[in-house]
Amino acid sequence: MNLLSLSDVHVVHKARSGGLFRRDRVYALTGADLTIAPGETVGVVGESGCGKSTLAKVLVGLQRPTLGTVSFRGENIWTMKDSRRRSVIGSNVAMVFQDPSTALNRRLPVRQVLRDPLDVHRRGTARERDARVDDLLGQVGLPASVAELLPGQLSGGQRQRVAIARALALSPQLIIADEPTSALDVSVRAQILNLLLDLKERLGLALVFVSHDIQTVRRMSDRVVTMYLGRIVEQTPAGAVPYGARHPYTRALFSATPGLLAPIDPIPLVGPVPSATRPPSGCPFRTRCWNASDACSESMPPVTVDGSDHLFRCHHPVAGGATDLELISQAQERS
Ligand SMILES: Nc1ncnc2c1ncn2[C@@H]1O[C@H](COP(=O)(O)OP(=O)(O)OP(=O)(O)O)[C@@H](O)[C@H]1O
Repeated sequence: MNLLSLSDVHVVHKARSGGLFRRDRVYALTGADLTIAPGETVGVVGESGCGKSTLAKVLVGLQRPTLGTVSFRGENIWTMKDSRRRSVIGSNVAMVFQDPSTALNRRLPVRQVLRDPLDVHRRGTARERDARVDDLLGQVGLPASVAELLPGQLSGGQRQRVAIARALALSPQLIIADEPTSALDVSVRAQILNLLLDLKERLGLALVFVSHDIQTVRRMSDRVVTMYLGRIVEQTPAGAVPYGARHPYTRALFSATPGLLAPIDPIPLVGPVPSATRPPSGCPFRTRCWNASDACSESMPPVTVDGSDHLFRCHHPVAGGATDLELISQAQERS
């Protein structure tokens, strides 16, 4: 059975001040369907503002959907009593945030930071909780002496290790990591990614890994989810990245990733990403897509299943295995 599943999940926010009209709505997530199986790693990619963090917050129960269902092991978490949801999600799904400097309480020593979830969920005796803190520090490669330090006395990489240790405290089955290395020095990024991969293997965790860095996502993940303007437009098995992707937007995104494909120009797209307060009708990518037709403005395409693990939503998918040069010339012909 899946650990977590989203079915037709929508998140609509009131626009922050600065919206054109006071009643503007932001369509942060639209019609998201996603399943996370035990032990699998799912990467989430897309441009800034496409809804990656919103999806992550929905998965960890921090954001209640406006519409749709979020289920943990088949049970809708938003029809559970608040206390039960906090207990079920709190002990099975944990989040690692982008910036460990703001994610950790700077006034508490590391021991207390790590004891907090154990205290809240009443795990073991006081002595067992202290032993668990030492064990958690060991699991993330930190010496036991770090327990007596304040987060401000640690380097960025050490702080992120503490944040990961806190996420592990209750032995979750799933960790959601939202850009876990983007606030860190380049020199320690690889260490944190390797730590996550190592923990995942050792503890049999499922991992949702949100990142702008498509190269890293491909290396870390079993499946790569592409988002565009609040929609999940494709789920590509990592082994099929990049040339097996079928959605034109996924191919355009991959073509703009240095080092992922042969070193040629990105596939040219027309115009900017539309506003999330006024997404286009039908397929959200149609205003920039070289393959778009009238059908694309009339309806969001249904999901096409291409092999068991490969899903995409497009009326005019690109041919599997098409080269970038072919797609660039198709896009140039239409522009
Ligand atoms: N609380 C909120 N109120 C209003 N709008 C919001 C809120 N949270 C997110 N948004 C908007 O929802 C959309 C999706 O935001 P989200 O943070 O999920 O995107 P993202 O892909 O994670 O972006 P980034 O990569 O820049 O972090 C954006 O247009 C954003 O401005």
